[in-house]
Amino acid sequence: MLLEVKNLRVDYHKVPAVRGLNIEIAQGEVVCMVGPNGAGKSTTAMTIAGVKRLTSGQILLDGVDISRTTPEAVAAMGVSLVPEGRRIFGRMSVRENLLIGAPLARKRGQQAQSLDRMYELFPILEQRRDQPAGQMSGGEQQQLAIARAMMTGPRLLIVDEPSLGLAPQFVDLVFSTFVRLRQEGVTILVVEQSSRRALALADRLYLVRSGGVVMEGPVDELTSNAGFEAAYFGEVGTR
Ligand SMILES: Nc1ncnc2c1ncn2[C@@H]1O[C@H](COP(=O)(O)OP(=O)(O)OP(=O)(O)O)[C@@H](O)[C@H]1O
Repeated sequence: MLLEVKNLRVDYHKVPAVRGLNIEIAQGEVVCMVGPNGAGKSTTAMTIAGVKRLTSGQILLDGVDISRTTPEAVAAMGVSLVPEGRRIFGRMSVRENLLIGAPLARKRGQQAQSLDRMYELFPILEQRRDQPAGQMSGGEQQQLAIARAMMTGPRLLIVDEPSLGLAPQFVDLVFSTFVRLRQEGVTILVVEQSSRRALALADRLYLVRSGGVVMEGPVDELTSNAGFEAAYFGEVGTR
């Protein structure tokens, strides 16, 4: 397994946000974690990336315990997080934003190679490379955030709520990006509240509620389960 999250518990000031959550992701898989507001999805994503500390449980990357590792070290081991809200630097150019994503690739040649690779994957970013990132549309900015996270050539890309606040055509654009990345063999964990697009994209799905997994499995198996649609779309609406 590339990633194993075992019996994860994460607290905010002693109040549990994640309680006994288990997920596994194999190399090359595209996995979606879905669930309503406050279910603990973002907390889980941040904890895997080392940004938030766990209270108990284990996070293994290729069998190596990374649960007490710094975010920088987790990134160096190949885990990249696109945080909720994108956090791009609006006044800096697209190119500068991308270069921030590759602090480890100190050698000029490596950075240039990663930049070229991202421009090939995201042609719009090459067209806009010298423009302030803040002048792009929300969908383009989300592509930039994903490309920035890809600059280090991660083994696992975690994307938190990529469609949040985007118009439908931009959501399509972002999800088509994931299809392209999956063709490149990138392992992806997508976090969404609820999304039919997530169902169309993912190999497997985890439905999270109140800090734990309540349903999981291959998407085609889940969607043929009578209780699934109600559990998935019932309370959280569709996007
Ligand atoms: N910084 C924080 N301080 C205190 N409690 C927090 C903090 N961040 C999240 N929580 C709480 O932790 C729980 C899980 O929140 P989390 O953001 O992980 O859920 P989520 O599934 O990602 O929801 P959303 O879809 O709204 O982002 C919630 O009860 C939330 O109120």
